[in-house]
Amino acid sequence: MVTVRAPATSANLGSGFDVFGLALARPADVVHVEKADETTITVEGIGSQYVPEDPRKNTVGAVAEALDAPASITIDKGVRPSSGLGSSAASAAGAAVALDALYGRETDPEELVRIAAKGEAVVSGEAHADNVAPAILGGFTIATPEGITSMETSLSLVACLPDIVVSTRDARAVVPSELSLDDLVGTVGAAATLTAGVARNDPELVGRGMADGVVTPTRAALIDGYDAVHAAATAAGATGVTVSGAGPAVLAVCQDGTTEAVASAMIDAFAEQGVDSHAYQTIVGQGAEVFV
Ligand SMILES: Nc1ncnc2c1ncn2[C@@H]1O[C@H](COP(=O)(O)OP(=O)(O)O)[C@@H](O)[C@H]1O
Ligand SMILES: N[C@@H](CCOP(=O)(O)O)C(=O)O
Repeated sequence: MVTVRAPATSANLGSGFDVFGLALARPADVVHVEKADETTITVEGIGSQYVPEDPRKNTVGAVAEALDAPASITIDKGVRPSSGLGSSAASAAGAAVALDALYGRETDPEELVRIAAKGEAVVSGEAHADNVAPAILGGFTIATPEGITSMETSLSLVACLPDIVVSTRDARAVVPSELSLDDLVGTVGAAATLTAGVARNDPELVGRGMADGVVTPTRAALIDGYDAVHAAATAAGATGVTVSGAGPAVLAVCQDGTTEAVASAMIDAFAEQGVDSHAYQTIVGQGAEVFV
């Protein structure tokens, strides 16, 4: 048996829609695999009742098929489904790394990212790699059709998950299909600023580079209390706040030493809107790790 821990991830970071991703040190899924004649899937843990065990409907089924690596797979969900924290991607990435190790394939990690992205197509209709890339490679990743760039970085983060559900498929339907030249210039400037901030471990620059007036406002409208949570996190010391992935989680990049205050400000702001939430105080983490 091979067991892999695969982290939650936060995609987009505002200005990097479908491109940027960050691995979170916690929460994580744990994926166990054993060789079998055909693939079967068992799902346990947080929100497991919402995750199909049919291999044609679960992200890990597509990964096992793409790798031609049939297995008995057990997923222990630590990342709540439909969270905006790359729940489906954590399982897909964990399965890709675990099955590769089980069958002794030693596949290039970038190829494993492409294989795990096929799992994402099962749930969102598109093989976007912005969650599976950091879930496999760790750190900050830039996923483009030409390839994946990954960088280590050190940032303090809060990911606040409200007790509401937003499916990635639904949240993709509200994204505008066109943007103006002014918006393009603004997005390029912000994305470049964010990348410089990541390289320098600079939360101020990263926060400034998370600004986005194109995709984020359309997703924020799906999250009850988003504006109040954004304002409260900023007042408590966050340098940048945005929708995590497709939502409903909200990601805050923080000055070191402020995550406790930011987490409690975000929880209180959601509560004032009548929404329960859980806040993960975390840092940028590693990619999927084999630990048994
Ligand atoms: N292994 C899996 N883990 C989590 N969700 C999965 C998995 N396989 C399929 N799904 C389905 O994917 C959807 C959640 O994925 P998605 O909407 O992208 O949310 P998230 O932002 O948490 O990844 C749910 O409908 C869930 O049933
Ligand atoms: N780029 C995708 C990312 C979805 O992330 P998830 O964590 O919500 O699955 C998008 O924004 O649709």
